[in-house]
Amino acid sequence: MNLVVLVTGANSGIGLALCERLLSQGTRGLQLCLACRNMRRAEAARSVLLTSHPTAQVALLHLDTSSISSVVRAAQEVRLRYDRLDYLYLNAGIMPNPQFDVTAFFKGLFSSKIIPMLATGVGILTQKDGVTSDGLQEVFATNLFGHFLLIRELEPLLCHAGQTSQLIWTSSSNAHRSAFNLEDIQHQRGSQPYSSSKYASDLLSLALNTHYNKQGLYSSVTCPGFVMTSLTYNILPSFPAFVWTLLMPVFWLIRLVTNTFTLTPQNGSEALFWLFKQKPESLDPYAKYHSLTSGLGNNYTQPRKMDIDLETSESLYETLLQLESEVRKNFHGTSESERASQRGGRGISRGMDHLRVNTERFQ
Ligand SMILES: NC(=O)C1=CN([C@@H]2O[C@H](COP(=O)(O)OP(=O)(O)OC[C@H]3O[C@@H](n4cnc5c(N)ncnc54)[C@H](OP(=O)(O)O)[C@@H]3O)[C@@H](O)[C@H]2O)C=CC1
Ligand SMILES: CC(C)=CCC[C@@H](C)[C@H]1CC[C@H]2C3=C(CC[C@]12C)[C@@]1(C)CCC(=O)C[C@@H]1CC3
Repeated sequence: MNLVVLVTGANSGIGLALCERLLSQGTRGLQLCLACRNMRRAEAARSVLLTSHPTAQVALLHLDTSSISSVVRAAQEVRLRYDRLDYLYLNAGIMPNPQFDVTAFFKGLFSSKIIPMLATGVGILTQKDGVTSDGLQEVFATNLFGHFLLIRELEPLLCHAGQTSQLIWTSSSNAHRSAFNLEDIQHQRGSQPYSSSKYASDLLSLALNTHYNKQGLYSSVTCPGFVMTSLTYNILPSFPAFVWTLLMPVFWLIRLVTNTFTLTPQNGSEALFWLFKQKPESLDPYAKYHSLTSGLGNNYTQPRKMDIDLETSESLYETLLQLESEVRKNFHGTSESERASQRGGRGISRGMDHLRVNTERFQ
């Protein structure tokens, strides 16, 4: 069987580590597609993978999940290239302009909340979000909506009679109900867009199971734990690389009390890889599958119930469908010359200006 696996944000961190593991386990005929926004980094990632697996089939796809036109074009390309899609890893993610609350961190260290704080980062992190050229909030567009649109565009490959396909989200322990608001799904008015987008992905995964299981499509949510990647280095940018290295023994000690300090991308990809080997019908739609690493450095996957409910997940799904239909109307309403100039990388904001206006009421 020629399994087709597509991973978004595959050129670094957890996504790249997952690709390495998928190739290492030696599934014959595996076709891996790295979907990345930066083709230079994507080429570099492919070279790394091919160095250790010279005969592997590794394709590249240009995909910027924050851009509607890029998602639509990438999906078109996937439909041309493949006649099936067995696994879609929705992994690309950003946490822009993170602000680390040092006072809250030190207060937390000397309180009873120390373990949950270290495991989730809740209460010590905020972000400053931006707006995409399509007029959407950047974190929402990148982490959630671009992926939602991709799934919808790839429906013909994902929903095939007689075979199952899996959607696997890289969510986070930072996902928190209190950061999410159904009236403001893009988190325009708050300071925790990252947490909101990850909580939204937990809700969306449940809704996707409700609507697509009958068609053989299953969705699951993972949490990689706390992993040292460019995303986390960016949280304390004033720390030079050697300070992080000096902190490693501290982190290993912390791992003795919270197994969520997975630290390496390889450890963090544990649950994503574990799900690859599971029968999707056996998975719990209310569970988040956590990558965990014990004090002795052993990796394992553990399901934990998510704080989500069917009613909220359905409401989010309906709102996303409305936004999708608005976005499609505007995208197809764009003239061919405007779309051509978007393809050339120029005039995106001009071509999508009317969309910005129309999406305002969804923000
Ligand atoms: N590190 C951690 O502790 C945790 C991470 N996560 C999640 O894991 C996922 C992977 O992050 P991680 O490996 O840590 O960090 P990295 O920054 O190493 O990886 C993020 C990947 O997403 C890509 N990406 C970002 N924006 C876009 C976009 N608009 N279109 C396409 N690709 C994009 C990046 O590409 P580029 O190289 O071009 O920037 C990169 O390949 C994210 O969803 C993150 O939220 C969850 C919990 C904990
Ligand atoms: C000693 C010292 C300087 C510790 C630093 C601790 C914090 C920087 C980390 C403690 C828990 C971490 C964490 C994340 C970021 C870094 C911490 C706050 C995430 C929020 C990163 C993104 C996620 O999706 C979840 C992570 C949870 C834990």
